[in-house]
Amino acid sequence: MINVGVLGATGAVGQRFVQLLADHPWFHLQTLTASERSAGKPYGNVVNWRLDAPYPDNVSDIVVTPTTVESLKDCDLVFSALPADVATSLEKEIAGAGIAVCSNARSHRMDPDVPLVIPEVNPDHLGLIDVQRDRGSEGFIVTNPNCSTIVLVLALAPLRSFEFHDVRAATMQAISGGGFAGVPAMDIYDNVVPYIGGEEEKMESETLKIMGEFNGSEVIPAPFKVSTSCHRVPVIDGHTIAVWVDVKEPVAEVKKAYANFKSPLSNLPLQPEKAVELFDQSDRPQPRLDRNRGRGMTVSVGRIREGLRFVALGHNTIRGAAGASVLNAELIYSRKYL
Ligand SMILES: NC(=O)C1=CN([C@@H]2O[C@H](COP(=O)(O)OP(=O)(O)OC[C@H]3O[C@@H](n4cnc5c(N)ncnc54)[C@H](OP(=O)(O)O)[C@@H]3O)[C@@H](O)[C@H]2O)C=CC1
Ligand SMILES: N[C@@H](CC(=O)OP(=O)(O)O)C(=O)O
Repeated sequence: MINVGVLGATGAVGQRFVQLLADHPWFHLQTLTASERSAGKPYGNVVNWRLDAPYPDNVSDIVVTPTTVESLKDCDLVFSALPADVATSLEKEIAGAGIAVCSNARSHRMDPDVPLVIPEVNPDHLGLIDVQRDRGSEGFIVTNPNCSTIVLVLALAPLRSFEFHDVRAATMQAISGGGFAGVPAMDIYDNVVPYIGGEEEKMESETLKIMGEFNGSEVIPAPFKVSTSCHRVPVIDGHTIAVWVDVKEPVAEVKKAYANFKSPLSNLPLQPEKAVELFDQSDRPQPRLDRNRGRGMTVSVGRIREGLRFVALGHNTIRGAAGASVLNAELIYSRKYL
């Protein structure tokens, strides 16, 4: 078993990590960290469990530690669900101390030597771990993309064999994306907020890095354009995205590409049976009905129409956050980087 810790274990994403790791076949969850506010107390006493999944009792007695390198000395690998301003220097320090970091925070996603990985799309980008290790420390940082980016890229992955140059996307993002304290009820109830700070820029740049080519030392960004508009809607979990792509092939060919899309992964505990599931019903996918497919790891695609136009949906705190990081760690372990 690999000894693991969760940084920011009491937050919206941190709780998802705890849910996914409490009973993991490869990873032993032994350290939970949070802010000084929570440190020193048993997790069961400080966590306000707010997930639609049962609370895992076996973690209650773990005493929450402050988020310092010293408190992680028994971990081989940590999952970071820290606020980005805290993650920026701390994740580097932790990797420098020889510990593997799978981060969900945005801080290092676009660093040239940090892999930004979706296991079904660009597993080869993990080669950047060797580039980081060439600097001397066994530790490294691997990141997963922004939650909306993950849904968009998985929905584009089956189209890779077609030519396209122009991707446009409009998101309808769940309020859990803003964290537990993130979006006031007065802002979101009976409302749509047509702005999520930094989200459009992240979707537009991260997509090109993930779908870019790794040449052994760096990633050359993909040669198409992405233009997005991001909106917060009154949904608890699940980001929905309307997508337009200038694919010229007929709809029937495109549907075939979705139906035949195969994940390159095998035997990873969290990998879903289908990374991308295609719907034929005219009113799907929908967040309440479809976000938990594949234990929250499947991206659903439907309403494929000429143009090419379609709708994609994924669970933002599972496939878009904690689940993405855990799947990355499973891939890292299976490829013997740990
Ligand atoms: N929610 C989502 O869908 C997604 C979130 N992310 C990213 O994941 C990260 C976490 O987001 P989220 O879970 O929503 O945030 P929350 O605000 O819900 O949780 C933040 C966590 O970090 C801890 N924390 C806060 N300040 C400090 C500090 N100074 N030192 C150490 N720990 C601290 C908190 O502990 P305490 O309880 O003690 O305050 C809590 O455990 C962010 O970087 C976010 O951008 C990424 C993709 C999707
Ligand atoms: N911005 C996302 C969540 C998030 O924190 O994204 P990032 O990890 O890219 O900062 C949302 O609001 O739904």
